[in-house]
Amino acid sequence: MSTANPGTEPFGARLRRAMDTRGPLCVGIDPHSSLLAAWGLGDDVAGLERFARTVVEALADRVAAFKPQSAFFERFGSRGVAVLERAVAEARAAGALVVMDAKRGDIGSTMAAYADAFLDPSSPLFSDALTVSPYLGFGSLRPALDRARAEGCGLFVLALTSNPEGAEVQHAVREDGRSVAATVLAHLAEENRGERPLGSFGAVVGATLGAALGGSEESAQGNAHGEGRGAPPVGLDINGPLLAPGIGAQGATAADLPRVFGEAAGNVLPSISRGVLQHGPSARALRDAAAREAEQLAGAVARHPADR
Ligand SMILES: O=c1ccn([C@@H]2O[C@H](COP(=O)(O)O)[C@@H](O)[C@H]2O)c(=O)[nH]1
Repeated sequence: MSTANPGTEPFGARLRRAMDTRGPLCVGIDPHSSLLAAWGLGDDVAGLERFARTVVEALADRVAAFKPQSAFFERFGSRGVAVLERAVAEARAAGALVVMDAKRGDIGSTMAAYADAFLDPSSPLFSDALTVSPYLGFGSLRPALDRARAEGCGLFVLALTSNPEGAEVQHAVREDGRSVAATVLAHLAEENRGERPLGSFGAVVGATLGAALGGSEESAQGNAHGEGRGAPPVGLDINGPLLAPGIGAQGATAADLPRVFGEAAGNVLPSISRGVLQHGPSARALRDAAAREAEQLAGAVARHPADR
């Protein structure tokens, strides 16, 4: 049962509709200095603004979500954050959901301040969802979970990240025999219990993980990148969205998704940054690239008719 403010549709329901009507693609807004240069822009605030605005204007009417990477805006200080604020507002006004990738995580009282920053509708950085880190303990996220629920927002909690270094923490096995990542996922399943059509509390699970999740024979070998070797099986049936970075520049492809996500593939929100952004600055080329990715993803993460 949702406790969102009356009139505020939960994030999970809004995301489900966006993925069903627009397709599941999330495009990351990551203004790397190398991309600014490739687009013929300066590595400065004006270049940042032009980059972000071009991406939003080209794609806001067709992608399910944007995932701005806060770090690339923060590196320009307050003026960069002001560009981020405008990009978020413009994207939301144009009909796209915004998942702020800021990966916040701290003690509970500080998490409440992060919730004020990103999940309070009166904040200039208000976003539909926020990425958070559970590695100060899942319970430390409680203020953000409560605020998100109250405001119809979502969280994406780091569970199995796309980078190979994540395994030493996330695959660590607890005294009860469960991995750290499996514990995070179990908490999320609890938060999403009973929510329809989809809970609002998602996990970040890298598309690069290959066979790491299934506990199949393949997991003894790890994936093509050597990741996931010997990882314990992990349940992705959290009744919530699975934000999947790693396609494109990090080596994963749409074809990896069914193998990584199995029966949970219908809840996957694949996020691609450089793989789309490298086609700019032409709006048409950005749209064409997003359309190509979306077509491949649609087949890879098609929902089973019984889940609709
Ligand atoms: O496990 C994670 C969590 C977040 N990310 C972020 O996603 C994008 C990936 O960019 P690409 O250019 O598509 O590789 C970037 O913002 C990361 O910080 C991730 O890659 N893996």
